[in-house]
Parts: sequence; structure tokens; C-alpha cells
Amino acid sequence: MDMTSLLRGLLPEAVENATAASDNTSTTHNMPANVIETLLALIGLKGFAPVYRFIGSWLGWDPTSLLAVLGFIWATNKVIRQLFYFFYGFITQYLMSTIHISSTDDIYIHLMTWLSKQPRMVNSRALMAETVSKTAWEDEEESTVARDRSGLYLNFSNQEARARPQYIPAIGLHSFWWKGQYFRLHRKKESIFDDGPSSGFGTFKEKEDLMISCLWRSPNPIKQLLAHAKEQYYSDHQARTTVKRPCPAYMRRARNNWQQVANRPVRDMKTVVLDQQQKLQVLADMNEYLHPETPHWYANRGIPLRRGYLFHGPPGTGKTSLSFALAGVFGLDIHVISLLEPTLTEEDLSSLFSTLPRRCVVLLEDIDTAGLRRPAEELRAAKRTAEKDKEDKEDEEESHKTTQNDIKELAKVLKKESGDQKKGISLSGLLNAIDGVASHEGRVLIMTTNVPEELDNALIRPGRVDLQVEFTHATKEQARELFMRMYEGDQGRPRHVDSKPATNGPPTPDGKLPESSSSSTNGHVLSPETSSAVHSGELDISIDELPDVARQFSEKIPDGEFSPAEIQGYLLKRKKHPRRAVDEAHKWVAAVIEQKLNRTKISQVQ
Ligand SMILES: Nc1ncnc2c1ncn2[C@@H]1O[C@H](COP(=O)(O)OP(=O)(O)OP(=O)(O)O)[C@@H](O)[C@H]1O
Repeated sequence: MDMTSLLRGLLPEAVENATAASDNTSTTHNMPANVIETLLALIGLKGFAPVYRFIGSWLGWDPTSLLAVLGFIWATNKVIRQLFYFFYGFITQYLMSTIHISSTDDIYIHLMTWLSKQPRMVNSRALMAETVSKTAWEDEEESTVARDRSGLYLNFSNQEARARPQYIPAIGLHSFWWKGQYFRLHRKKESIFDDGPSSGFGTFKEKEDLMISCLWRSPNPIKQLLAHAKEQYYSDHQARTTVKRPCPAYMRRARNNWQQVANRPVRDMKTVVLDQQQKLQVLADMNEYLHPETPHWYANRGIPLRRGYLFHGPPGTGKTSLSFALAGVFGLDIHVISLLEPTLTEEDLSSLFSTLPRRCVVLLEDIDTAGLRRPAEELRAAKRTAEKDKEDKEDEEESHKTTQNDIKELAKVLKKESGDQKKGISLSGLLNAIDGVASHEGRVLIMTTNVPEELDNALIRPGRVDLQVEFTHATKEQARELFMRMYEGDQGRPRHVDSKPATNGPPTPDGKLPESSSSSTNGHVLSPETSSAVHSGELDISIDELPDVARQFSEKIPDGEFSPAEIQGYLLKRKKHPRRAVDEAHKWVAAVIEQKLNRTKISQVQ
């Protein structure tokens, strides 16, 4: 049964109409109906001819014209697309300039950061959302921070919810305008095969390329745009110190081994309490070394352009603080390396040193704890012990046994040596990295240690360490400076009316103390100390009294007994109470001295 007879059975009336219409059409538009029917027959769909006629009769006009219109649209679209691709290709090839940027380069970060701050510029509907984590140092309005039900304590539970994502252009093509100029941005991601030595076996890595193009045959507008993005990125750089650390092992690449881990406000040199002479000496030395003329001077004399400092002294005496303050003074980034990092190999270390920027500070902290292997020395020490043991033994047989023990001992050292070879940094590996032939010149290396005597002579020989700075426990004068620094920042704030230590609950907004001796918030009873601390930002003395109170405090602190960190810790707990800090100093000093004598870690007075 063919389609016509089937339809006749099902819809006799309609098919009659269709046939009539078809007959009609055949007479008036004989050609198109035949063409379609011929085409249907040609493509093996002859049975659909009645359906076609039925649609024609139902619509009341010939569907061929609709098909003709659709065909015309399709053909026009094809032609337009072809023309578009032709002109697009022509313009791209002959009338546009392009600059490629690798995602491993800092320029990529500059541009993306800039784009993320220009949402209107990214004329694209394809964006990538990124979670932005704010650093502790970024400004935050007090009004954006919620409080608990009592209104007394800050509450940060909604902090994450309030953080807005940042939008950057997604992978693909984008366009935007900047300063009246059209720019096209193409973000492309591809997988590359990496048979790098770090992994030991080949892996696929994602690599991203950024192509930025502008109209016309000169790339100058793009260069200007990149310069602008970089300028914006570093606009507040003068007020900040960027801290960088080595990238995780799987991310290290030939040209980008460092990643930014912090961008904190510059540490003011005057906040570091240190002998003025010592401070000036380091500052002058570094200033001279960083001078643009210095490289020629060094080159003319065949001296490698490197400068190394050793900061030594007890814990908490300001070694790290001075390193940061120096980086701040000279506007340099700090590159911090921990030699205890388990994935760090000697090759990594060399490559880290060879990819440092032209001028920077490299900080190797607590170099004595870095566990640097000294193979030759270990062997010699083992040999010496063996020889001494041998002399002590009189018996021949005993002596024979000892020799065997010596050999065993030596074998053990050698075995340990070869085992250690695979991990950790050896002293020679470090020396090679810091001043080997391939090592970077221009950097300032700062090594800090608590026990300089334990360092290998090779590590601190002149040329590797050019200046040593000793840090000691605070003198009375330094204690006074620390006191002043702690409280003078609050200058200009309204003076607290009552200079007596607070004994009651929190003061009311009008400055009066509440009647009850304690207040209960959130189920907790507030101590006078907590309550006044959470309520007010005022000091318990006037600013004019500060120098005098600072002198009183310094008189109570014995010379060379406490580290600046200890004094700072004590004062921090009395952040708004300089008077109380003076009053309680005697008690604290006695307690800490006793604690040190008893070698206990538990503090009785804090
Ligand atoms: N000389 C100082 N002047 C000002 N602040 C200091 C000084 N020494 C220590 N501090 C304060 O004590 C804290 C610890 O200081 P820092 O980390 O610089 O000490 P460090 O000598 O590097 O200690 P460590 O040897 O344990 O690494 C910091 O908060 C710092 O502000």
C-alpha cells in the first residue's frame, strides 16, 4: 500500500481537497509541483508527495515558495559567512597586530587583574568567575562587618558570603575598547606534553596563551595597554612589600618559579628597634650596592655582583623585621626560600636563584636549622671517632673487632650519605646556587640565624656574607622605644578621662561606667580588661604623659634580659593601657626571669 492510498483511507476528505488543490496547482504552477515531486522521487521519498500536496491544500498556497525562501536565506547566510571569514582573515592578517602573552608570565597577571576591574570593557557574554580571597591587609569598612546579637563582638560568619567573585574573560574570543581603540582578546588553552626532569616521567600540562590584537599595523596601542595594566597593578606597590615563595613543584616552569604569597604594607624602618649605627650601616651598604653605577664598578674589577648579609641573634630580636623594612625602604620584593621544603632539590634551588628579578631581596631564614648536609665533614668525623676508639683498644683481637666496627660505621655513613643524596639540599648545593657560575647577580641575600657559631665557614666567608648584623636582647633605651611605638600610633585620639585602671564593666557610650561590676554578654561575664578593650580605642593616659610613662617603663626593664618580641608581647596585652603596663611591669619581669631560671614554658604572668 502506498502513501496516497493510505491517506485516502484515513482522511478521505482532506486528500480529496489536496488532490484537487494539487490538480489546480498543477494547472497553474505546473513546474514547481513537478520539481518537488521529482525531487522527492529522486531521494526515494515518493510516498511523501501526497503529504506535500496535503500541506499545500491546507495552507492554501504552494509550500515550494517557502522552501525557496528558506533556501535563499541559507544560501545568503553561507555567502555572508564566507565573505565575513574572507574579510576577517584579511583584516587579521594584514591590518591587525597581535602580541602573545604566556600565562606563566607576570604580564598575564597584570592584564587579567586589570580586565577584572573593567567589567564594562569586556564586551563579552562569556566570563569566568573566580573566588577572590582578600588578604589580611586589604582595607575593610567597619560597616561591612556584622556583630553578634549583643552588638559587642564582631562576627565574621558572613564574611565569605559577602565576598564578591571576580570576573575575567573566559576561554575564547573577546573584544573591548580602550581609549577609543578596538582590542581583540583571544584566550586559548592547550595541553602540552611535559617530559621535564622534575616529575621524572612525562605528563600532560595545561598551558594557556593569551593573544591580544588591535586594529592597524602597529602593536603600539597594545604595548600602551600592557604598560597601563602593569602600572595599575603596581600602583600601590610603593606602599607594599610583595612576598614571593617558590611555586609548588608541579607548577615550576622554566621562566616562572616564583609565586606571590603576600602583599603586605611596607614595614617602616623606624618601627624596627635597633642600634642606629647598625641600621645606618646596612642602609648605606645596600643603597650603594643597588646604585645603577655599581654593576660597572664590579664588572671593571671582575667582582661578582652579589651582596650577602648575615643577621644573627636570639629569637625575636628583629632579624626578619629588619629584612622586611629594608625591602620596604628600597621598594624590593622579598623572595623567601625554606631549605627544609621537602620537594626542593638542588636543581630547583639553582633554577630559583637563576630566575630572580634584577633587583630583589632573597631571605633564607634560620639557616642553621636548614639541615645542610656536609658529606666530607661527616666522613671525617666518623673516621676520627673510629681512630680514637682504635687507640683505646689494647687487645689485638679487640682491635681487629674495632676495625670491623669502624668499617661498619663508615659503611653506615656512606649508606646514609647515598640515601640523603636523593633528598634535601647539601651545603655545596646551596653554595652553588647562591654564587655558582649560573647564579643570578644583582640580588641581596639575607641569611638569618640564632646560632652563627654553628654555621659552616664556607657559608659565611667574605663574598658570600659581606656584612654581619648582630641582634641582641633589648636595652633599656630600646624598651622605651618599643613602648613609645606601641602607644604613639594612637595620637590624636580623644583622651580617656580616667587614668585609673578600669575596675568595673564596660563604659557606656557617654564615658560613664555602668553600675554593675560586670556585664554579661553572649552568656559570658566580661572581665574589666576585656570589656574596656572591646569598647574603646582610648588610652588610659594622655599623649603628653607618654614620654614620661615610657621612661618609667624602661626603668623597670633590665638591660639585655628580654627580646623585643617578649616586650612587644607584654605590651600588646595592654594595648590600650600604658599606665597598667608600667604598673604591672615589675611583676611580669620577676615572673619571666623566674620562668627562664626554672626552664619552664608555662607563664605565670602574661
Ligand atoms: N628590634 C625589634 N624592633 C621592633 N620589633 C621587634 C624587634 N624585634 C622583634 N620585634 C617584634 O617581634 C616579633 C618577632 O620579630 P622577628 O620575626 O623580626 O624576630 P626574629 O629575630 O626574626 O625571630 P626568629 O629568630 O625567631 O625568626 C615581630 O612582631 C616584631 O615586630
